[in-house]
Amino acid sequence: MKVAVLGAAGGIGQALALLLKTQLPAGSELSLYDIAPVTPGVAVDLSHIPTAVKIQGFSGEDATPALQGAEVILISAGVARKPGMDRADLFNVNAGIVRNLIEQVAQTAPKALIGVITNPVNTTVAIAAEVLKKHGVYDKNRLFGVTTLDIIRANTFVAELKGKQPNEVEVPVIGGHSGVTILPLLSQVKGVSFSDEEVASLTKRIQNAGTEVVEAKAGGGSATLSMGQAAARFGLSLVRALKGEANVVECAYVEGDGEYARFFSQPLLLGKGGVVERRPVGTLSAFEQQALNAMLETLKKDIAQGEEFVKQ
Ligand SMILES: NC(=O)c1ccc[n+]([C@@H]2O[C@H](COP(=O)([O-])OP(=O)(O)OC[C@H]3O[C@@H](n4cnc5c(N)ncnc54)[C@H](O)[C@@H]3O)[C@@H](O)[C@H]2O)c1
Ligand SMILES: O=C(O)C[C@H](O)C(=O)O
Repeated sequence: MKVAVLGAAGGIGQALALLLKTQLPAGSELSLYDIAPVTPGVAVDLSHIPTAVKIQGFSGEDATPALQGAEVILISAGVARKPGMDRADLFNVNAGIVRNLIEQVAQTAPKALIGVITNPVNTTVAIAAEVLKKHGVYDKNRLFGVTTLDIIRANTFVAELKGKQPNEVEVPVIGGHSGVTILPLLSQVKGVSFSDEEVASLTKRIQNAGTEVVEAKAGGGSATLSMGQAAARFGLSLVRALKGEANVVECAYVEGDGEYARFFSQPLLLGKGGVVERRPVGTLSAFEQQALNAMLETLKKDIAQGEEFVKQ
């Protein structure tokens, strides 16, 4: 099993590469790519960790050597937010980066499962889908926007508030990955209940948690370490599903039946071909239903921006 990380020299990329080097199953290959010349050195550094995971690093304009034979590709290449910026402000730079990398994926590893981390995820996933379509290799079961950070944050915050062990809590988070489009389904968390005030403040904190990190880092970037953990969790779930493990379920942002928007994050059963089943979002509270209705205009606009970008 070969896993490629694109953007591997960055804050997320290096954390993710470390976690994959130590957690991928024995016999896996890990391929690191970044435009930055340090990338082969990152691979050499990680290669000294004694695990049975072979690692190689590539840099420069051409990602294809890293993509040859990759079955899982995780993309975090691109710029990150600074205080005062919105994720949408990253579009001008990151749209082109994602388009260029996905073109190379389409040509070199068209059957891979692709996880897009690069922001704005609501839009970059639409760009990736349209580029793959142009190349005649789009499979909506194989392309994911990685929203796992919203889930692990929600688990942490709920566990803190309710005195639970974080690993006992699993909060489904649906919608997209920015502001009001992030919707934690607190009414579905087993074994805990919340007051209306708690639901309102927790929801807001989960929606703004990215900004909380951006402001705390004071111009030094956005979430990298927690995102490395989240991307490792998601990437390892893809690997387990590809290897035939049953009942691997993750929320991620994928093209679905369009009930809410063309792309929507919801619980997914994963298997050898990627998404095996899109699970329903379940019964929502009145608060959640209202928040879902209210996010759709923003989400659809974000998606349309990505679609238009590729058409131009
Ligand atoms: N999906 C999420 O939940 C989530 C969470 C955190 C951050 N992000 C996003 O992930 C992205 C990366 O964040 P980061 O903190 O790792 O940033 P970073 O600046 O630390 O790293 C980005 C890396 O991308 C590389 N890069 C830039 N252009 C490239 C290209 N054309 N080809 C290959 N590599 C290229 C850079 O050299 C750098 O090493 C940002 O867009 C950020 O907003 C998403
Ligand atoms: O907030 C950001 O810009 C990065 C990321 O999307 C996050 O949620 O931390």
